[in-house]
Order: sequence, then structure tokens, then C-alpha cells
Amino acid sequence: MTVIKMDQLRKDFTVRVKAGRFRREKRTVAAVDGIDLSIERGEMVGYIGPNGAGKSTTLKMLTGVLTPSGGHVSVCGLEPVPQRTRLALRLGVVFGQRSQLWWDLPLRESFRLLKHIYRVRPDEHAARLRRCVGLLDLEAFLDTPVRQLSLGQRMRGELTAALLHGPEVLFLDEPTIGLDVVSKQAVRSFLAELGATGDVTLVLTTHDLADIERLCRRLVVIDHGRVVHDGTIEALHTRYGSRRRLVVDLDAPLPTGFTVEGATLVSVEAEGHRASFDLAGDTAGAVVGRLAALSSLRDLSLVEPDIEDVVARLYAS
Ligand SMILES: Nc1ncnc2c1ncn2[C@@H]1O[C@H](COP(=O)(O)OP(=O)(O)OP(=O)(O)O)[C@@H](O)[C@H]1O
Repeated sequence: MTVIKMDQLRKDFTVRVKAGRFRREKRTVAAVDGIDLSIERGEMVGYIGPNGAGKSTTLKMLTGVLTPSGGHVSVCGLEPVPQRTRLALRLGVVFGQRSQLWWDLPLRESFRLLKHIYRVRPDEHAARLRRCVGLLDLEAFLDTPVRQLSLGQRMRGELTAALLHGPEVLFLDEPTIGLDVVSKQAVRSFLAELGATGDVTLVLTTHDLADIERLCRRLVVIDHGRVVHDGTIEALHTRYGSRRRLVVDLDAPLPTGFTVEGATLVSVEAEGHRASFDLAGDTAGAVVGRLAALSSLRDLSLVEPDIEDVVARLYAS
């Protein structure tokens, strides 16, 4: 079932730019420039792009904060701007830079207020809260005023707040920004668990590509307001010919002229005792087999292609 649908969605902003010493000119910026996208129920989609690509503008149109300049958008079968109130009951939103919690109230009180605002059944609210408190380890600071929470603690509170009314779609904008490694892991595991249920559709915007790698099978990359990639991370690697790298440590220097079909020797270090190969397809076994036959292999490591590299190449192209 399609949960999010965008047809030729666009958003233009009119900005005033300097044109000479005293003159200012109006110019139109196409922040979102004709996006077509369908997202199915239960999908976990990474929505990424360089600064200014149009990610936040898209999320704002999906959540009914901004009116599109053209095209069409529907979320849960509703039009976000005119049906914003109805849609709010079915959406959860976490914007890393903004809070939906009450600053002066203990976390527990914020959650209680949200129960009333969204008119959640007490038993459902209690069950969801129990689950979030357990998975996100919130118990120790439920009675702490939000203003006294660390960023990581607050973010875990934000996630809980976004989920207490049982939304069908969760929009996350930079949910791990500024978090330490432990908090990042906690948030990622929590989201992975949530995604695994298949009930919640998740759209995640982030500059931390490890979030995407951990959570999203589908990656949508936008640039200048347009979709430049829609597919898996593996498809992106294939598109850019990313290779796995095999690094071997040898007892004796690598023999001159050592070749294996499909493996490209990229460096030799430590006086020939360490060699690195870029691999096409499943050639690691062949390289390792040849080196083992020479009784030379001491250690090895296989490095998967780096998502940062491939995305940087996409942004630069
Ligand atoms: N209210 C606005 N008025 C004028 N221009 C705007 C406005 N909001 C966004 N823009 C412009 O629209 C383009 C897209 O901005 P947007 O915030 O959607 O990008 P983004 O992909 O979220 O970037 P970032 O990763 O830096 O948060 C940018 O060129 C930005 O300057």
C-alpha cells in the first residue's frame, strides 16, 4: 500500500538578491524541482542530499508546514496542508534541531500532555510508553525537567513523544545529530526495531550516512531539488563501480608480476610485505588461494566499499 506519494512536487521560493550597489532583484529558487516518489507502507527510506538540496523543504511539504508551488503530494491518503490536523494524528515527527517537549516539565509530564492532546487510549499510551522507556533506557530521567536533559537523553525523549500516539509514518530529520556513539547506537537500534515490525513507514533525513547504512534499504538522493538516485546502497555502489578492498600481510615480499584476474593491485607497502587489491566481484578467494599456495599469507582484511565515498562522488557529479 502506497503511504507517501509525490507527483511532480515542487516548491519555489522568491528571494531578493543584490544586483548592483543599491539594487535588489527578485529571483526564484526551485528548492524542490519536480519530485516523483512513491513510498510503500513499512519502508525505511533514507532521504539524503547535500546542504541546500531540498530535503527539509520536502519534509515540510509532507507534513503540511509548507504549501507546494506545484504538483501533488499525499500522505496516508491525505493532502498535508488542507488536512493537516487529521494527518497530524497519523504522523510522528522528530526534527533534531527542534523540540516537541515542554522545556520546564519533567519528561513524564510531557508524555502525559501528549496523551491528552492526541486523545490516546490510556492502555495504548501506557503500553507504548513502557516499550519506549525499556528500549530507549529512559527510566532514570523520566522525572527530570527537559531543560536539564543532555542532548542524547532529550533525543530519546523526542522519539518517544513522536511515537506515543501510534503514528503510521515517522519523519526523522537528523535524529542522531550531536549524539555520542552510545546514544547514536541506542537511537539506531530502537529505529531498527521499530522498522522491523513493518507497521511504521520511516523517512530519515541525515548527513550521517552510518544511520542510512544501518537502517535503510532504500536510499533516495536529491540534489538541486531533484531525485538523482532512488534504489539500494548496493545499486549506488554498482553504479559507481565501487570495489571491495583486500589487504594482505605477507611473510615474504609479494612476487613481482603477481596478478589474479579481477583483482587490481593498488599498493604495496612495508617492503613488499603488505599489499592491497581492489576486487571485482568474488575474486577475494582467488587472491587468497594464490597467496596461500605461495605459503606467504600471514593476515588479511576485507574492507567493504565506503558509503561516504560513493555518496561524495554522486554529490560531485
Ligand atoms: N524560507 C525560505 N526562503 C527562501 N529560500 C529558502 C527557504 N527555505 C529554503 N530555501 C532555499 O531552498 C533550498 C533548499 O533548502 P532546504 O532547507 O530544503 O535544503 P536541505 O536539503 O534541507 O539542506 P541542509 O542539509 O543544509 O539542511 C536552499 O537553496 C535554501 O536556501
